[in-house]
Amino acid sequence: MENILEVKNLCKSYDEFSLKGINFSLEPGYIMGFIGPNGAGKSTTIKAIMNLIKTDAGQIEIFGKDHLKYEKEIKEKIGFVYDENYFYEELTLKEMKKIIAPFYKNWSETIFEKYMKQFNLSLKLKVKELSKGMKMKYSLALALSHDADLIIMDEPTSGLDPIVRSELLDILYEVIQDERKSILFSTHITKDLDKIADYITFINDGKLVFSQAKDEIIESYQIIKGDTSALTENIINHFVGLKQHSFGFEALVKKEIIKKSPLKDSVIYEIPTLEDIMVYTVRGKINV
Ligand SMILES: Nc1ncnc2c1ncn2[C@@H]1O[C@H](COP(=O)(O)OP(=O)(O)OP(=O)(O)O)[C@@H](O)[C@H]1O
Repeated sequence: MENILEVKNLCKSYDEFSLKGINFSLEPGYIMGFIGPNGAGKSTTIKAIMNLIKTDAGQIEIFGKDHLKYEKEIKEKIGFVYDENYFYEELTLKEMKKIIAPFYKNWSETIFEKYMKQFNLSLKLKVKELSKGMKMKYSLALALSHDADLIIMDEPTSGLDPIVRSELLDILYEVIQDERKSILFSTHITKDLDKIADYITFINDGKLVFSQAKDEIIESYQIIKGDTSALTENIINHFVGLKQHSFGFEALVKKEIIKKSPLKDSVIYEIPTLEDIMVYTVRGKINV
């Protein structure tokens, strides 16, 4: 199936940071979580996809087309939701909508009204009267009302309470049910992705760590716990990450590695969460 989004060898350098050849792709009908610690390059990648910054190298295709050559046509079909406020504070939601809607050929008043009702948002409210969660819902209602096939969200759940977050995740899940739309969703809150993501793209310090099906990722790692006396330098070298404490050690390892390790029968095994995988990969081997 044709990819909805394909990022190939994306490079962008700032004075103190660079994106180093990022590659990933997303098929229709899926949610991709885009994770990485602060400063990993998530927003920079998203800005490059949205053509908000000039890149140094690489190619981005959206709906199978070059995102620069076909920018106008492509943007008709993208719903972009991000944290920074791009609305006029003094306008009502109805007035703000009137400014945004004409930019889109496929704008549907019926869909907009449906989401405003579902999200419990009154058109009479002023932008400045909205809470963070309400603003996020309003952004999403706008993004969904022009029949976008790719929804790109930069940290949509940050700063939202667990109830609004959970509501938002349910909505996103509902959106992809027609198997035509896809969502790229950057976040630090990996718990949200445990719930709804099909694929995870993980970047760290501008480099791609992996871009893979979530279940495959979880399957390929293992948390192990055991007695520190069993550790040797050679064993530790094969760990992705290690934490030592007074009672023993805890480590993240690749399953294929632990199967061959002398430790294999002497440790306790646990299934890692996405958070474990992210934290151990970024922090590496502490207290070693
Ligand atoms: N316009 C810019 N000029 C110089 N450096 C920049 C610019 N924009 C971003 N950076 C740097 O690029 C790096 C990556 O930033 P980016 O916002 O992409 O990270 P992020 O993964 O989205 O982080 P966070 O989770 O904190 O939002 C940071 O070190 C940041 O300081």
